[in-house]
Amino acid sequence: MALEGKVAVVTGAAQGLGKGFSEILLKNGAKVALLDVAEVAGKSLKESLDEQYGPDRTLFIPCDVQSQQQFKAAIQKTVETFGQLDIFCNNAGIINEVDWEKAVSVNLMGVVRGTYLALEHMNKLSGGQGGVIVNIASIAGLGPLLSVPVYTATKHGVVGFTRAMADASKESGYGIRFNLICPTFVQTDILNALQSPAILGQFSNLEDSTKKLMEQHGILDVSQVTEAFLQLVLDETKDGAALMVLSKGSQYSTFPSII
Ligand SMILES: NC(=O)c1ccc[n+]([C@@H]2O[C@H](COP(=O)([O-])OP(=O)(O)OC[C@H]3O[C@@H](n4cnc5c(N)ncnc54)[C@H](O)[C@@H]3O)[C@@H](O)[C@H]2O)c1
Ligand SMILES: CC[C@@H](O)/C=C/C=C\C[C@@H](O)/C=C/C=C/C=C\[C@@H](O)CCCC(=O)O
Repeated sequence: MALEGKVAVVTGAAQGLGKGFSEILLKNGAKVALLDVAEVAGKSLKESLDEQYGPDRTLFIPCDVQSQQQFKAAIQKTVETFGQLDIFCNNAGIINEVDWEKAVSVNLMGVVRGTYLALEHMNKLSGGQGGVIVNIASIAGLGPLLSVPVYTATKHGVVGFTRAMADASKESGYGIRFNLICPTFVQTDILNALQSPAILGQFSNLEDSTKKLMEQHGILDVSQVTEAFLQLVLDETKDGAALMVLSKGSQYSTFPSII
C-alpha cells in the first residue's frame, strides 16, 4: 500500500508510540487524524507537526476511546475533513491493576469499539474502500508479564480479537487487512506505571522482578517499533500477522494450529 494521499486514524497519538506511528505515516505521505484524551499534549503535537508538514495534513481530535459517542464523532470528522479512511491504528493503552476495569475498558473494549467504528467507513461490503487496521498489543499479549495480570489479559484479548477479525474479513470480503504489533518494553511514559505502587496495587512486590525482565529483554526506542508498524501497513501480503518487536530485531509470531 503506497501512503501518498491515504488517510489514517491513530488513537493515543499525543505522545509515545502513537506519536511515532503518526509521524512515520506523515513522513510517508499520509494524512493523519490524531486522537487522544490528552488535549494539551495533542494540541501541542499538532502545532509542531503543522510547522513540518503544513496545517492540512493532520487533525487533532480530543477523544476518549471509552466513549462510543466521542469515538464515532472523531472518525466521522476525519472522514468529513479528509474524504476517506484507509489506515486505522488502535494504539491507546494504559496499565492499571488497581482500577483494572478501566484497563479492560481502554485496552480491550477501546480496540473493539475502534475496529467496529472503522469498519463502518472502510468495509467494502458497506461502500468503503478497504484498507488496513493495525492493533497495538504487546509481547505481553503472547506471554505473561507477572506484575500486570489484567494488562496481560487485555493484550491477549487484542491478539485473539485481531486474528479472528482477520479471518472474518478474508472470509466475508471486507477488503481490510488486520495486523498486530507486539513490542517488548519501549522507552515511553507507560513504563513508569511498572514502578508505581498506586498502579500495581497487590502486585507491587513484583516491581523488582519486572525490572530484571526489563534488563533481560532490553528497552527499545520508539523508532524501532515504528519501522515494524510501517512494514505491516505497507506489506499487502501481511494479514492476521503478529509482529514481535524485540531487542534482537522483529520476527513474526507463530501460533498453534489446532484445526
Ligand atoms: N511502551 C511499552 O513498553 C509498550 C510495549 C508494548 C506495547 N505498548 C502499547 O503501546 C501503546 C501505546 O503506549 P505508549 O507506550 O506509547 O504509552 P504512553 O503512556 O506514552 O502513551 C499512551 C497514550 O494513550 C493515551 N490514552 C490513554 N488512555 C486513553 C483513552 N482512554 N483514550 C484515548 N487516548 C488515551 C494517552 O493520553 C497517551 O497519549 C499501548 O497500547 C501500550 O500498551 C507499549
Ligand atoms: C508496558 C510493557 C509491556 O507492554 C511489555 C512487556 C514486555 C515483556 C513481558 C514479558 O514478560 C513477556 C514475554 C512474553 C513472551 C511471549 C512469547 C515468546 O514466545 C516470545 C519469544 C521471543 C523470543 O524469541 O525471544
